[in-house]
Amino acid sequence: MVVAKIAPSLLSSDFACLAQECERMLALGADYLHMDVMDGHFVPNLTLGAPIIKCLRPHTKGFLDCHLMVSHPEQWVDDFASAGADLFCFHIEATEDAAALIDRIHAKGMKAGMAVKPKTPIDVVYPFASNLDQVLVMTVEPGFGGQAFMPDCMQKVSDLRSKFPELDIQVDGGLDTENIAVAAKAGANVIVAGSSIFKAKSPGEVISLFRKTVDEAQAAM
Ligand SMILES: O=C(CO)[C@@H](O)[C@H](O)COP(=O)(O)O
Ligand SMILES: [Fe+2]
Repeated sequence: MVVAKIAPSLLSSDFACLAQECERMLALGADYLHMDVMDGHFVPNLTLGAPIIKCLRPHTKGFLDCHLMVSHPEQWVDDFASAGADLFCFHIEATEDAAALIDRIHAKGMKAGMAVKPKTPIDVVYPFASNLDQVLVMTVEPGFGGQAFMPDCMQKVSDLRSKFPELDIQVDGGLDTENIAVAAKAGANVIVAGSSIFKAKSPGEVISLFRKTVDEAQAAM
């Protein structure tokens, strides 16, 4: 059985006060701080890179869950490691040698995650799963916050969960208080959410509801 980990996506935060936004989320019960790294090439949007992670690191002890939506992720392993990233999650679609990349991430002292876009079949991760700390099943096309959750991706989550009961399975994109139950029942335990947390009247209650829903679904499995 795996436990719930709730990861607010700082993409929906006020970047002008990123450190305070991170601390606010941790105080409200967040487990991870999800940092969306976009290069304007792998995805049609541009956000932040290792220099921002490096500036942020002294201001928070939070777990920096870095989701790299970039071409050639190999290029950034050293920079993210020295910046203080805790987890380096790359897209399988962006690399030619995932096994070597996972080894390099681990050798640099970070946890390794592999992300799959909605149209990528989940079996591509199976050969690597035992060497991964987390698999991210995207539930929107990567690139922007605020998109609608794609329920079709849930079959991939349940297939992955039935093969790997102890794996941290992350879902990312459009998660909210309406669809969390579907994601939890499919077997997701690491929940990324930007809009639904940051736009909520009571973000702490949303975080608590996500955790309760995931932990109850896990207990029932
Ligand atoms: O990776 C991405 C988008 O590509 C996400 O992490 C989003 O930032 C999540 O935001 P919401 O869909 O929850 O608003
Ligand atoms: Fe993300």
